[in-house]
Amino acid sequence: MNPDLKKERDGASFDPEKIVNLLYGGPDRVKRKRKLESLALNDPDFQHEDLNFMSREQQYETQLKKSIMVVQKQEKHGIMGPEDSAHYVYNGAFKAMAGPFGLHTSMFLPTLRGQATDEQKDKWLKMAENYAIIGTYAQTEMGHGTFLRGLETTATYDPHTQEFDLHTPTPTGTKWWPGCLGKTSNYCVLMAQLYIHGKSYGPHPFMVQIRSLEDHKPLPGVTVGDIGPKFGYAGNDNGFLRFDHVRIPRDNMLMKYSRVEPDGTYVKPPSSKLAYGTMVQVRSFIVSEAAESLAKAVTIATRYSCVRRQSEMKPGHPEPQVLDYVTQQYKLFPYLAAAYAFMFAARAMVSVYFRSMERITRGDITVLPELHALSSGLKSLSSWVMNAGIEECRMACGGHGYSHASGIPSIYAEHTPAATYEGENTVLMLQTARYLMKSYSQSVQGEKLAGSVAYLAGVQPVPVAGRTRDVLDLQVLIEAYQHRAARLVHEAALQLRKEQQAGKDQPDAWNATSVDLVKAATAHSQYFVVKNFAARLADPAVDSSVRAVLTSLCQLHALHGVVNNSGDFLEDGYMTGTDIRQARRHINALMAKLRPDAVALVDAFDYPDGILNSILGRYDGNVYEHLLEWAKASPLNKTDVHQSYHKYLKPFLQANRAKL
Ligand SMILES: CCCCCCCCCCCCCCCC(=O)SCCNC(=O)CCNC(=O)[C@H](O)C(C)(C)COP(=O)(O)OP(=O)(O)OC[C@H]1O[C@@H](n2cnc3c(N)ncnc32)[C@H](O)[C@@H]1OP(=O)(O)O
Ligand SMILES: Cc1cc2nc3c(=O)[nH]c(=O)nc-3n(C[C@H](O)[C@H](O)[C@H](O)COP(=O)(O)OP(=O)(O)OC[C@H]3O[C@@H](n4cnc5c(N)ncnc54)[C@H](O)[C@@H]3O)c2cc1C
Repeated sequence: MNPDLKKERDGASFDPEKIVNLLYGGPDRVKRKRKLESLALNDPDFQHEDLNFMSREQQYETQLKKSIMVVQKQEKHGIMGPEDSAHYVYNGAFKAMAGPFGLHTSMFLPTLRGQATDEQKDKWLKMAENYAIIGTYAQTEMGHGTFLRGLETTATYDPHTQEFDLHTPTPTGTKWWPGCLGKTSNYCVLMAQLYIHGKSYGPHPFMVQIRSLEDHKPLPGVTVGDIGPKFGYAGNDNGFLRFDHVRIPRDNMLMKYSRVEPDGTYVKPPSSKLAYGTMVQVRSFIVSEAAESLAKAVTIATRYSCVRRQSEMKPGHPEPQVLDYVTQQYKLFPYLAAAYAFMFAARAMVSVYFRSMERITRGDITVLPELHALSSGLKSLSSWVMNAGIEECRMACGGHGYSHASGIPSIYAEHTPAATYEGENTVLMLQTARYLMKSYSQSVQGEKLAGSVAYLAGVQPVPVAGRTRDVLDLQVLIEAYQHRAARLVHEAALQLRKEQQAGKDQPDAWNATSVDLVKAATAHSQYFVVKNFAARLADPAVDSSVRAVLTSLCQLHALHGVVNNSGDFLEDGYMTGTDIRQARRHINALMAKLRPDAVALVDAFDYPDGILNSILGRYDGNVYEHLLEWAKASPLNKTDVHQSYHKYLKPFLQANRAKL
């Protein structure tokens, strides 16, 4: 063990195990988590060369082989349910890297479960759950991802044959991006525009076979392939797909909510947005993905910052650990705090999701708008912060952060698209804003608001100027966030009205106000995260040493947000210049307070080395010797003299020498 890391751990003010239990739901669940992780990490069948040293084709093949073994072993070990899978599959076997069955489990199966009738489930779900067929979720097209009503693929009903005719009328109508489509899937849930008797009914989901179950060749009329290399996701065959008048039976439309009768009568769903249910589910889960990815990057950068010594702080003194530079703390600690904040927000989001789904399943769809607004806002906020945080962690590791040996580039490349997939973040924030504007106007009209928007009912009066307040007090901070969100929603609503009064129609007024609207929706989401973090600490079951350190983190998270967005808090005089100055001082003091606990706080995320997959973030801190060992394994080092030397460099050098 590196002595610096040992000292850090010895000096912590709390036992990290207590936080591990808090984060993962108690000792029994922690035990299960560790068992499943180590089962996957120590399985010789899952060992392979570092993916960073492989070509894309090799990565795909390796991940496919592993995916198949994972399925077989899950059955053998009785691993089931999302929590088990997160530990065994997502973190353990795949280290959160994309695999070619990812869309089958994350979207294809949930869509069948959520959108199919009982008869349709009987027909397909068992096959899909048992991997007799592999599917994906084919929605996005080359021309349209965001604007679903603009999708061009058509499903035209023919009452004579009781079939749908699937067709891609244009190049831009080509399905583009669906994961696992390029080479793996033989089925997909296809989102296509439903046409009956020449009338359009909007996007609907259809179950479509695209490849032969005999030889895996595309079925007649289907063109399908891989879209080529991407920023990350090398192990996933994101694909393209086109149809040339492919016919499928009527009952291949997933008809739990809307139906087409044999004669072509369309039966409306209780809400047309129920067809978008899988996206809402995945958005709710992406908050966990963001929290975890950020936590991993912060773990790596924090441990490394205690091992790394650089420069002279005091002349003649030993080089300090770089984490002793306050600027380094300022890079990392706010993201450490954010990772905790989003871990707790993710748990809250998942429970709101399941509670809401229970009601929706019972036919109560009134909860859908709030669920959509909350999941859209939290997915966007958490993935934005994650992306910025991972990049900050990379820079905080200096040059070595840029090497794949750090593990950070892979985390970044694999999780950056969370800001884009499952709904582009700005677009989703505008969806949250739409709900806020609606709620605000209901409240202005005297309706009582409930749930996450109840606070919009009235913007609190601005306190008398000069009032002193303790900005370290979490209640004061929560009120400040609440005030800021309510005010920004109120002002965006006023601005929207002003634009309309100035002669703009609603869409133009909306567009003109959209920067303010995104700001308001972001503030609303941040308020939720801060309030939820503080509420988690109020639980009397939380151990006092844990509460103390997490309270500091919560204060840091909230204060950092205040300082970073100080204009929002100052603009209407709610906070004063003195408050902001105080906040900055408190941040410095909190960082000093948290410094001795930093390593214990990242240890408490409980990522074993096998999952972190990082030389810099090793638990034992033995970074340098392993860095050299890792580099030696690079394919370019297989021989001392690379064959290209004989082909190119040798004749070039010889010719140059001969000229002299
Ligand atoms: C250990 C950790 C493990 C973690 C593990 C994580 C897994 C992590 C790996 C996943 C891997 C994924 C891989 C990527 C998979 C793809 O990316 S799949 C493709 C995803 N695509 C999208 O998300 C498309 C985004 N676009 C949309 O959702 C919609 O078109 C938009 C943007 C919401 C707009 O829709 P629209 O029909 O134009 O609606 P609009 O006119 O704006 O609104 C109409 C009404 O419907 C409402 N509405 C719109 N959508 C909804 C909805 N979904 N629900 C309810 N109401 C809605 C609006 O709020 C509005 O309400 P009102 O104000 O009228 O009351
Ligand atoms: C790794 C990865 C995996 C994916 N997997 C799948 C999959 O399995 N299945 C699938 O169907 N799709 C998948 N997608 C596609 C993904 O869902 C879309 O890319 C995403 O929904 C964004 O849509 P878009 O590409 O059309 O972006 P665009 O909408 O073209 O976004 C471009 C810009 O326009 C802005 N913009 C667009 N509309 C508005 C608006 N109304 N108001 C303000 N600004 C706007 C956006 O904010 C953005 O800045 C995947 C994408 C990636 C990167």
